[in-house]
Amino acid sequence: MTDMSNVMETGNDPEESAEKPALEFRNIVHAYGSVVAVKDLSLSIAPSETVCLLGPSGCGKTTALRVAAGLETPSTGEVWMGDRQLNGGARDVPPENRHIGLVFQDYALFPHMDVFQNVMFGLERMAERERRERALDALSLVGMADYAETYPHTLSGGQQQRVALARALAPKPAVVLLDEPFSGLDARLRDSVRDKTFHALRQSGAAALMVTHDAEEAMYMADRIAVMKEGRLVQVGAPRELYQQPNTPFVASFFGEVNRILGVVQGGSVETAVGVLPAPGLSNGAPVEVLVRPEALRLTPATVDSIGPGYAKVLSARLLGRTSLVHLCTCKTTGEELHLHARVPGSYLPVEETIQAIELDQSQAFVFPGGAAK
Ligand SMILES: Nc1ncnc2c1ncn2[C@@H]1O[C@H](COP(=O)(O)OP(=O)(O)OP(=O)(O)O)[C@@H](O)[C@H]1O
Repeated sequence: MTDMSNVMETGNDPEESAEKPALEFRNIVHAYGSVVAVKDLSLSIAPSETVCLLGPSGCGKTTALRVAAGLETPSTGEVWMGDRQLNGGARDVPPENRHIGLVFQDYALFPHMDVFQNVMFGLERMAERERRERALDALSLVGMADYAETYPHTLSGGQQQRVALARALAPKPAVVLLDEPFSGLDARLRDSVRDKTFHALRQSGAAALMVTHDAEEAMYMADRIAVMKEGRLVQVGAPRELYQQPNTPFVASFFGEVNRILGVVQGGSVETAVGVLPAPGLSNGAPVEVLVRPEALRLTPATVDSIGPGYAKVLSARLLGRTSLVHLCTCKTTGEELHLHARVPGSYLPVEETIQAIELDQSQAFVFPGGAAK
């Protein structure tokens, strides 16, 4: 388990600006009976910022969101919105008074109300004219104004999701919470709804906290990503930072498939079948695991006719569209066979059984201490 002291919030850190965070978790712990779902969560979301909580199923993402919404009372810790403490001691603010917009994966639209009435629903405390204007503005923001008189059951999943987003944004909340909002949509629809949601959130100026288990989705939507594992934050940062500088094998492998090569440090570096990598700060003889993204392996036809470090035989190559996936067999430094995946531009589809020279892009390879060295 990662020590929380290693977890630093970086990139667009709200602490650095004068503005108060739009939403802040302070040392939140939440247990369901003996299951501790969230363990000492501290996280700030700046005004207008989108943060994605990313992690595998059961790591506590939804629980964190429900705590922010006021649907769960944390065992300990505090939730703040700006200067306003939402829970802790006698100060619990009920969900309906938090001024937070909610979008859940099942959209939860009222079936007996048309789209316009659904969006008007959260605006009761206003004059009728203002309510209508707000609802129409919110529907326009998500591109659904033409469907105002339509009933939810006649809409596609993507359209329903956009109405749910309009309903959440109509009261102009400072914070919107989204729980796997695209999970019920098929891949093509998901891309377009995701894009509309991205732009609608930007335009609304609301801060957003979105839960997802899909790393690419998190990178698409988020200014910062907070990676969770077993109830704890393991790394928080801008998408590029997490992708390029993962702090653990867990984070590195969560952002896509990786080739795993075990090795031993010698003289500040580790020699692998695909090249030599620096291993700063690790002592001689230390076992390491090297994680290499398939995109890090560049291939060119080799002039040699046998495999060995730096060379591999093509077992199979499949065109996947923009890229090709190449299954390779090479030798470890010990002489044992090693199976690797390379992802190369789709224009390059090497012939099976040919030998390829491997060039390693070191920026996509990561050395971590540990792993049983062979
Ligand atoms: N109402 C509940 N009662 C008891 N245990 C619960 C309850 N809700 C969640 N849990 C447990 O708490 C842990 C965290 O669950 P949570 O739903 O927050 O995770 P998650 O990361 O959102 O998962 P998923 O992506 O599958 O929704 C899990 O072990 C889960 O089984």
